[in-house]
Amino acid sequence: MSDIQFNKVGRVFTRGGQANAVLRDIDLHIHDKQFVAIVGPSGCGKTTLLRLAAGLDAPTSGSVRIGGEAVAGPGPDRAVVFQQFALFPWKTVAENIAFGLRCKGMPEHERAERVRHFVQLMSLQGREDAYPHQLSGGMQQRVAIARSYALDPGVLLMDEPFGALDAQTRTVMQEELLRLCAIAPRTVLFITHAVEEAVYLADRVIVMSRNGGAIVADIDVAGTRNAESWAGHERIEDVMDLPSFVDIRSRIWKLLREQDFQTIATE
Ligand SMILES: Nc1ncnc2c1ncn2[C@@H]1O[C@H](COP(=O)(O)OP(=O)(O)OP(=O)(O)O)[C@@H](O)[C@H]1O
Repeated sequence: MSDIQFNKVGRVFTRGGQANAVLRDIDLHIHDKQFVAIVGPSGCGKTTLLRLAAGLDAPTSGSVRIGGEAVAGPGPDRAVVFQQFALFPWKTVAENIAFGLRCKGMPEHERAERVRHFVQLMSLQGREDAYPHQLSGGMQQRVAIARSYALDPGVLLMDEPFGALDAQTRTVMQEELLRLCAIAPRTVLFITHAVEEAVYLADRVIVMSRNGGAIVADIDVAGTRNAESWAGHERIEDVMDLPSFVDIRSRIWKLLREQDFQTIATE
């Protein structure tokens, strides 16, 4: 079981003697193998929430649990994929994917087999010996995702993973991630600014508020995706044209826009 539980989580940052409550009383349960996307205005605390699940930061109040265990630091049960691909520039594609497996002490033949499997799954064949600087941004992010998946973590934490990619590459990567998650489901916490991306990928979209880092909406997408057979459409643009998709996207947009108006009204 790799569910993520945020129980009454608060995070206050203090700078220059001033306390800034970034997250307040966040209650969120992400079920095992559920794909949850978080959207919200810039600075609302999305990355802070992800860092707490990753064990890179600790809450000021409340608790974060993965599979029922309190998070006390980073662990092999969680993989993090950031916007910047964070590959080792001096290692090849295959070596980058194998790195964590080697650290885990996996025997070489098993490691080679695992690398081969993920190279194929992420369409990186023929690039095994290339160095990161010889690859496009999209390919580098494929390597980063393959490296995370190869470790077989229960939880994938993705912070704007496609934010640095051009629009076309981003679309291909979204389709690839959806395909990968269908083949090998994981519990995913995915942060994005792009509402369409969230609705296309996630089972559930959480909308956060601009002020005080609270949850303003928890929107079920999986129910509509299944009922309206989105998976029957091969291309992302066909899914995005469906009235059921447009309806969810518009609801989320309205929630985000309302917050903009509230902010302007209180400024
Ligand atoms: N280590 C820190 N010390 C002080 N303040 C911090 C720290 N980390 C984050 N913050 C503040 O917390 C707030 C939320 O930051 P966070 O990066 O979580 O927001 P975000 O929603 O991910 O933003 P964006 O969408 O722009 O990436 C910001 O005001 C930020 O300046």
